[in-house]
Amino acid sequence: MKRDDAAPFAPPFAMTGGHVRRDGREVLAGVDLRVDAGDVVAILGPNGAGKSTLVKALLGLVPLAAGRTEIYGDPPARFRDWKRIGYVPQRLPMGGGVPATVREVVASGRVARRSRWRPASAADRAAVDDALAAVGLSGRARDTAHLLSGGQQQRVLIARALAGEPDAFVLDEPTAGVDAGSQEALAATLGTLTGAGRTVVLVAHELGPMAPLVTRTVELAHGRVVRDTAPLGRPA
Ligand SMILES: Nc1ncnc2c1ncn2[C@@H]1O[C@H](COP(=O)(O)OP(=O)(O)OP(=O)(O)O)[C@@H](O)[C@H]1O
Repeated sequence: MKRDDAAPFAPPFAMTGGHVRRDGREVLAGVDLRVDAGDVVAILGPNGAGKSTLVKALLGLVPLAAGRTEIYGDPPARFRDWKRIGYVPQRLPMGGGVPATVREVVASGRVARRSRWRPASAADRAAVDDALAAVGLSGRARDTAHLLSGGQQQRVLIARALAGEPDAFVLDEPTAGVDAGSQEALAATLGTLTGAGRTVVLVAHELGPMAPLVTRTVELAHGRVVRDTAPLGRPA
């Protein structure tokens, strides 16, 4: 059997009894969370509740002290199909001291899709163009990404995830510090993706214009899920 066929119906994310400790403190304290394909899940909760830690743990970016988590049926360390995942972190990471252009950062979202050592194909370039257009940054492609405003950098990160054409998006506070117009634009982009059946996990303080897209809210407090709700008529 081919490796890819091992768990064809495995959900995008499934955590069971997830614990994370940092500086001797329990930051996630036994989280069970299954995200099914097509879910649009908002992770809510006060500052320090563990929202960012939860999404990083779902992606294997922080290790679990106990419990287990799987991405499409594999533990993060064994998961290989990263082109299926688009992660939008809170901030643009400073890379290697080289000032990357907006286009270069967005194009890096294609890496998991490209064959190694191959130059960018026409499809790669078109995906980058489309992603830049979707976030309204086509005219800024040659600018240095780190010199843009916080809200524009956030849009660069969203475009990077879009360029990879993933099945599941994980967005960590994509609207923090973003003006109302950009929030509306992001909601419209997410609406297109969710309409096409993509899975979205979204960390947010306030949902704002994204609220109508959300199919489920998971509320965290002190590293625990304290509420997990779906709108009326939908099972949680
Ligand atoms: N690298 C780290 N080292 C030590 N403690 C950390 C680290 N990252 C997070 N923490 C702690 O873990 C707790 C949860 O942090 P986390 O960022 O996951 O919360 P959050 O709900 O996303 O908060 P916010 O809304 O402020 O982003 C906080 O008390 C935080 O101080």
